[in-house]
Amino acid sequence: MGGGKRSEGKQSRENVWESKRPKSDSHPLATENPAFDDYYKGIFSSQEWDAFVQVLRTPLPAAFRINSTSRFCADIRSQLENDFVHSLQAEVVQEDDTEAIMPLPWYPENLAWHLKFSRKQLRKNRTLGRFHEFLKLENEIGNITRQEAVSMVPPLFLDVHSNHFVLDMCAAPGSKTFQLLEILHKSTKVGCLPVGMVIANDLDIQRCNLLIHQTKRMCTANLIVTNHEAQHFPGCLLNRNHDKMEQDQQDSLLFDRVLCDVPCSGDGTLRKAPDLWRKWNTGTGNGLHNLQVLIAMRGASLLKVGGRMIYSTCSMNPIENEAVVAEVLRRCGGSIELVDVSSVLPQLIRRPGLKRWKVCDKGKWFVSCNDVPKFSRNVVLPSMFPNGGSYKEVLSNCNVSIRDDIITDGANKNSDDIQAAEDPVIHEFTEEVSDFPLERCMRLVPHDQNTGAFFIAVLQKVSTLREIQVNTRKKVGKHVVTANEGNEDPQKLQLHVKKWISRKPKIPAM
Ligand SMILES: C[S@@+](CC[C@H](N)C(=O)[O-])C[C@H]1O[C@@H](n2cnc3c(N)ncnc32)[C@H](O)[C@@H]1O
Repeated sequence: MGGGKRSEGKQSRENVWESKRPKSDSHPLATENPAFDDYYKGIFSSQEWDAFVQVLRTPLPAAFRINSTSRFCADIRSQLENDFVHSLQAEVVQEDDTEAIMPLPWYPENLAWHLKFSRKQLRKNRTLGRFHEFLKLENEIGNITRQEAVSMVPPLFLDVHSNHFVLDMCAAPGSKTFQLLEILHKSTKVGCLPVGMVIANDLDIQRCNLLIHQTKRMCTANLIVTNHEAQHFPGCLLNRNHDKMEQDQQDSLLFDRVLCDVPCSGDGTLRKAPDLWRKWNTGTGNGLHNLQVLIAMRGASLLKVGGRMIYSTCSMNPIENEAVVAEVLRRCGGSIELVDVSSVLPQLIRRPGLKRWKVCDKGKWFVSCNDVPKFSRNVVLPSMFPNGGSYKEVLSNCNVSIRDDIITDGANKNSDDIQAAEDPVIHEFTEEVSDFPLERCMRLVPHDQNTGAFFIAVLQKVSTLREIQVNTRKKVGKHVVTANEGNEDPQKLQLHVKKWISRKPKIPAM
């Protein structure tokens, strides 16, 4: 397991150690954005604001994990603890008394390490050259994996056992898949293969290649890589002779563990991708919210009762985080619960999830979906608000007349619109607070432990899903198939699968 000979690493075509960086250093990237400040000043207090943005403007310290299944694991850890800890400290002129390299206190068995230096400093500083070469080589042959510290957290909360079937829905480039495989193999007796497996899926075929390249560094037979839209991840029958069997004798594949590390705006990675400062706007997070809900819902429907699912993003935006989790809880009607993991990994500094937030679209803030004019409703969805609901429902539940047709951006105004827009605001909407225990979600923020930012929610399925009405349409060849994503009635699920199979025989096998 975990790489071959330690000295035979060749430079690969896709060296994940090298980051995409700007071609020239002559134009330093802007590290401010008024829209970002306006947005996050509502989330971080004024007392901590300066600390927050100051940390965001400093490069992210490099971090890496030792592959726990590598036969060189103990050697490498000992080399770090007994050699590099001292030599790096002595070699590098210290501006302050922080340690040059240290284990992440919350990661089990001193297997994850954090450097005082960024990857750029490592590359540029000659005195760090030997260490940089060591990291590159060990990474190349699978004995270590370079990975942002906070990105290592979600698999630690998934509680994977060696016999588990795990679905990693948005898996590329594969750092968490690698971690999941490690956990799967680690809990197996020496000389035995685990009974469980990981299905690692990603929509992007090129990123799937990267995922394969990454995971090939670990010699495992317990991985399947698939290339689907996660929100339409196909149901799968377990019995090969399904045509001959009665439908009620067929089992569909459900997973013990699901990881939904969804596509997100990624503003938690600002320190390592500073070009995000320039691009940041509220539209990105708002535009991803619905996809994130659909992916998490598909994950929930593919999860076994009693199984655990992690929903995570590298974004700080509540629309991509708490709002998605709240919507999943709402749609699942009690079948999915948020797990309280406050006593797990106590050394990991985390903040509780938010219970209240506002929604912003093009500089305009909304505290409730009652507040949203009609022309913004295709962008600002009810599920983005702490109380969710739907426009129709909300309108019929409250005795207010909402002037949907007020147009404030200057387009298509008629005289009534202009009159309406000039009238004083007739309704003040109060800020909503979610009823769900969203404080059980975890927010990891950059200025708490000098990292990037991450959001993690641990969910458990307590009963089959019943109250979901998420109809999605998928194009298969010339046909549009409507699949009720939440419908877990095995017979109906199998019917859908059969329809799919009969309509398009070349659906990729899982
Ligand atoms: C945050 S990254 C995942 C990082 C990965 N879990 C890791 O730890 O290395 C999100 C991934 O989602 C993929 N993606 C985007 N839309 C998707 C979709 N609809 N279905 C599946 N994957 C999707 C992207 O290609 C990207 O690789």
